[in-house]
Amino acid sequence: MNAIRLRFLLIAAAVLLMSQTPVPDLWITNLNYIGLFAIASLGVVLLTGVAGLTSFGQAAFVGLGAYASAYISSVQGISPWLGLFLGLAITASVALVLALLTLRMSGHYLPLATIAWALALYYTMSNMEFLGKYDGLLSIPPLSIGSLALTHERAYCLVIWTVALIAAAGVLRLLDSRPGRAIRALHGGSVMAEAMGVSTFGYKVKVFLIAALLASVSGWLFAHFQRAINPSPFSLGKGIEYLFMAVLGGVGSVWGAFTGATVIKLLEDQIQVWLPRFIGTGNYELPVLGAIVVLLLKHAPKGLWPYLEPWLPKLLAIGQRKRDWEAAAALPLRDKPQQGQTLLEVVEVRKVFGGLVAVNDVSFDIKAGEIVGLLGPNGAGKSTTFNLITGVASLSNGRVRLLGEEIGGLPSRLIARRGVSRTFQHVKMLPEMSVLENVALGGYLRSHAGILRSVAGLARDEERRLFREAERQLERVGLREQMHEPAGNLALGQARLMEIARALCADPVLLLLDEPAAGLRHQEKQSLGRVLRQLKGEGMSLLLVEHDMEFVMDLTDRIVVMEFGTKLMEGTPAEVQASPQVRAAYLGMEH
Ligand SMILES: Nc1ncnc2c1ncn2[C@@H]1O[C@H](COP(=O)(O)OP(=O)(O)OP(=O)(O)O)[C@@H](O)[C@H]1O
Repeated sequence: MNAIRLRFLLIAAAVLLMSQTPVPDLWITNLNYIGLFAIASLGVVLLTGVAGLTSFGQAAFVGLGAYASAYISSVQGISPWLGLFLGLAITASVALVLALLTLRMSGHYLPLATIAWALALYYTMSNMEFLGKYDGLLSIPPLSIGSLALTHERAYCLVIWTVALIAAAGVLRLLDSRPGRAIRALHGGSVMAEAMGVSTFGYKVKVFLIAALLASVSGWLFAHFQRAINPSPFSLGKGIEYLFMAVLGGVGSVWGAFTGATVIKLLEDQIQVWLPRFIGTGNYELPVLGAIVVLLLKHAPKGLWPYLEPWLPKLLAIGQRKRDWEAAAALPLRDKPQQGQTLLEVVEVRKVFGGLVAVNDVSFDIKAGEIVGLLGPNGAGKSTTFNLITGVASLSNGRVRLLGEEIGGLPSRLIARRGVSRTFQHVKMLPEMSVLENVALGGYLRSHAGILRSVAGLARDEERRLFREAERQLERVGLREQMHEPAGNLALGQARLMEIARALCADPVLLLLDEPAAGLRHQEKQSLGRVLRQLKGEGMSLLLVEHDMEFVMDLTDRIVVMEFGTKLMEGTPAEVQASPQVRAAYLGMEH
């Protein structure tokens, strides 16, 4: 049995044991709250920890799930099970509207927007006459399974923890899948994810909905467990607590949600017991809790789980991914252009930043199978030209065509879909994910599994095919030995090779490398040169943006030299090397 299954089994066994043995009722009550909090903070883990979207509004969605079911079951007499679906439907609708309104915001604006709508939802719930205003709703019926009403908290404990463990298993499966890797890629900003073909906005909306639905389920369980609700557990303060749970537990980790929920619940209880003895009555719990959380995070900035995990017995330690893809079928390849066919046409492209013309009507083309270098001193406009071709920057003027089709002005994910893959001047990767998984992200557009298929475990065959391809590409660049290592452990030269493997995993027709030799040591440059020569031998078409003239000389078929945003000359490496103009521009020599 693998370590993850064993962990689940142990938690389930512990909950079962506690609920069936005569431990004090208070323990069971706490266990129930920990389970409920963990379900909601799993959503925060996904949204904030994994996707990097800070939300203070999780409690408001817990409230929507709780009030929807409480209202129709206590006031309308309808089954709480229908209440669950009503709650999910209302939550999904509200979350979708909020997501569309706020998720395009970035920086501080998004967390501020979540505060705004958390307050708005809280005061709406608190002011609705039919929801009992600040007094809330009473006499909420218990959940029942057949004729068995779950009135006892020990029975309820089993339901809460079954839901919590199913939710955790679902989130774990999601994270270890094609859409999961796309969600994880959101954390590093949108440029890399979009270059892999991921619709970053689409995934932000999906993650936001999943987080809200998890909160809604927690609220539904909460309402029928407490049998009475009022707005206070759904306030902004509670939203901050859910964020505390995820961050303190180990934001980004499913196990962190459980750790955080346990620590915060137990801390809250202890604060409630001890605080009045020191400072009398008063509502000081949240400030004291906040201070403790800050102190804990000062010593454990990644949360508690990463510190606890290494202490687990070996049996529960999660090892490297099982290599089960050897026999998987190869992924289909895209049709490639004939050698010599015009692949990329850059026609009088121009980019203006305010008063600065960064790229001034530059034209060149690339034939299939050719390696073209784009050279120039610092600030010449190479990266901007690169960004215009890859869709990261918008064209002020001009055209870019790939195999005769216009791609200028398309978003980068659509350019990637047509077969243009790229690397980055400053390596962009997911450092905590393995090298293999990082490379598999490059195959995003060659695979199709969505969230539901992945969570249901129906995408395993495709995953195996993807990992087979990722391993093949790592072998191609000489990094197979490192495939199970966290990508963050790689030296710069290896990280650049990993980016090339990731780009190759997309089966491109054109590979664009942005200053691949920058910052590399001599030996690393030699390894990179070897890989690029090998790709050249295989007929790969390449555009190499470089600063280092020596590096590109024996690699390229043709070189385009830029200076001050304009094309200075174009020619073979020998012609470029011999050009006094280029030497003057490049080496600062006299004409
Ligand atoms: N987003 C931006 N806003 C304003 N100016 C910019 C922006 N991006 C680039 N520039 C300017 O455009 C010019 C060309 O920059 P670019 O980064 O394309 O040059 P480069 O040849 O790639 O240089 P390097 O080798 O240093 O990366 C520079 O003067 C730069 O300051």
